Amino acid sequence: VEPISLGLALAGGVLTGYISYPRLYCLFAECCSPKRSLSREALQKDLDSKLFGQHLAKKVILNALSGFISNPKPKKPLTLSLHGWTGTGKNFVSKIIAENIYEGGLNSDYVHLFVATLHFPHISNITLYKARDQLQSWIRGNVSACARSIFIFDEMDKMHAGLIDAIKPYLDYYDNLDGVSYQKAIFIFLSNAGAERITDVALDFWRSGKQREEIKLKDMEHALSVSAFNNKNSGFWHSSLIDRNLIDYFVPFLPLEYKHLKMCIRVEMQSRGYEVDEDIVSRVAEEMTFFPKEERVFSDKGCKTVFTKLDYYYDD
Ligand SMILES: Nc1ncnc2c1ncn2[C@@H]1O[C@H](COP(=O)(O)OP(=O)(O)OP(=O)(O)O)[C@@H](O)[C@H]1O
Repeated sequence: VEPISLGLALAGGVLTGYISYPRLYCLFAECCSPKRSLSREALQKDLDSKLFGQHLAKKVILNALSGFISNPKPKKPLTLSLHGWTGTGKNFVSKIIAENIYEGGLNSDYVHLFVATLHFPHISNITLYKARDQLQSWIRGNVSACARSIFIFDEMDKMHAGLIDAIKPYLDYYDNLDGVSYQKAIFIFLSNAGAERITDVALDFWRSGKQREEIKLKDMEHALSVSAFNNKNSGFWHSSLIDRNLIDYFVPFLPLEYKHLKMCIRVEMQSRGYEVDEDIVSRVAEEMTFFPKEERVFSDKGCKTVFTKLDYYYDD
């Protein structure tokens, strides 16, 4: 089923149920409550125990989310832009955020994932108008059903400029648009834009013998401001969202090192019900490729493919 029509159908169903029998309904199904809260401690615990090597992302996400959710009257929706190398945890952290707000996490009726290259792979001038319209009514329908809706836009750097333009009004400081208020919604944008610059900073720290944890947000400011968006793919994104200050937080994801891969492998072993075997952990981690070529500091694919490599050792 096409996600946009599915979203709208669900939105309608939820709305009816919610209005007709609010209390009873919420006993049996997940509910969208305007007072939807978030436990800062639980989120912190989750981030600390599950997300490896991302001290900057942890800090920004924790503060941004807990501040936003505890604000009864936000002036605009929360917009987080997550940047970094492949396999460093951007999708993973979006899942953690969703789970901390809605029990169903990514499967919740109030959490919506949009992947431009999947949902609208080929857009011509003729189909753009229709796609824009669909995207806008999808957002409107879902926020009408639940003010605290979460939208995750993956592969933002590959998204058609016309579609980015279409979501802009919803990210802005409007009390309402056509009777719907978007101020409690959460938009999370994921991309690899800026990954090279983030990596350069991390590599500089490594080369000068400093701890990765010493990297401060301000060290990343430049990486995430000008150069990150100075490539032709994300140029429009830059001018339309960033110049207009529609993004509240830029969240850098650092490239992962050998020791982080080992942490990912251990977690996967445990989740498959195996005892952690340090010999296998090291062998799987060593099979990964690292860059730069001479120093071999960062994993090419982050933690992304370690799991399939693990299959080889448990294929009985
Ligand atoms: N920093 C991390 N800490 C713990 N696990 C991680 C981390 N990064 C990645 N992983 C693991 O690797 C998997 C793949 O990572 P994820 O999909 O989040 O990468 P991504 O940054 O979104 O990559 P891409 O840019 O290619 O979409 C996750 O589901 C998670 O299991």
